Amino acid sequence: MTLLEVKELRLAFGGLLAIDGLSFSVNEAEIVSVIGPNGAGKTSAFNCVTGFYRPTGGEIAFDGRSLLGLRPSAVAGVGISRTFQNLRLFGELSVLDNVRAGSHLWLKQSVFDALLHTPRYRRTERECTDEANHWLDFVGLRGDRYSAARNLPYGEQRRVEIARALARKPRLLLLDEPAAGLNHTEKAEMLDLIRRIRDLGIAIVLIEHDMGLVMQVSERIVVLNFGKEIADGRPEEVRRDPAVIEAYLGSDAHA
Ligand SMILES: Nc1ncnc2c1ncn2[C@@H]1O[C@H](COP(=O)(O)OP(=O)(O)OP(=O)(O)O)[C@@H](O)[C@H]1O
Repeated sequence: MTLLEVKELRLAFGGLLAIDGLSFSVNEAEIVSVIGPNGAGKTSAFNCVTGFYRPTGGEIAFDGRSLLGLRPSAVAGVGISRTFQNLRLFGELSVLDNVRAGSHLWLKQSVFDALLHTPRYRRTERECTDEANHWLDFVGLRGDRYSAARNLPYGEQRRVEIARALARKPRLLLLDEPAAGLNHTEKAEMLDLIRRIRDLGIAIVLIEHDMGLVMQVSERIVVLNFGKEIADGRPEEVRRDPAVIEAYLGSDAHA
């Protein structure tokens, strides 16, 4: 079943067309990668889907419902979580509290409960901590979960960000360059983690420059160049597509 449907998406920054007619869909529990040279419009597309940017034209629907005009928090509420190219953890907060912040999205608490520390407040706070610990185990965090997030090595912080996104209980997860800055072993672990997330029934859209990872993990790949979609297909099709080779390597590649 189609979960996310992007149709004829357009986004202009003044005279610059950052996205010029992008259409793609993502099925439930599918891994789709969006690739393209620097500045092709990949992150802008994520920002449109998640309500950070308002598209100039086109349609974005999730589970049959339009997302246009929704604020980022409302988009998260319908079941779409994301991570950011530049990590956005709360550096001073503990690792555990960063992930607990993700669970608060679905907690049913009132200000009244929080102020008076009602039994319901204590129960839901406990659930929230259990959930956070569960997701930190799931992503394979090795570091101390009670220390400030900024003290963790970079690769571990990436895992925390993914744990926080998962704690929101998404049906679709958008990962913006999750392997950037990771070493060889960490990249292999990231590949395994992405597959395990999909095995939970969560669809994934991945922006990634590491072609080895993209080719191994993706069921489908959408290729952007200067805001235009130049290919959409299975990894083995996209790899051989002359327009894709040209976009990445320039016309010299044919020589
Ligand atoms: N807030 C903004 N204001 C103006 N121009 C922007 C803004 N965000 C992105 N752009 C421009 O839109 C184009 C697409 O940028 P975008 O960041 O989406 O590309 P990308 O494919 O994600 O690149 P990268 O792989 O380098 O992250 C670029 O020309 C960029 O300079």
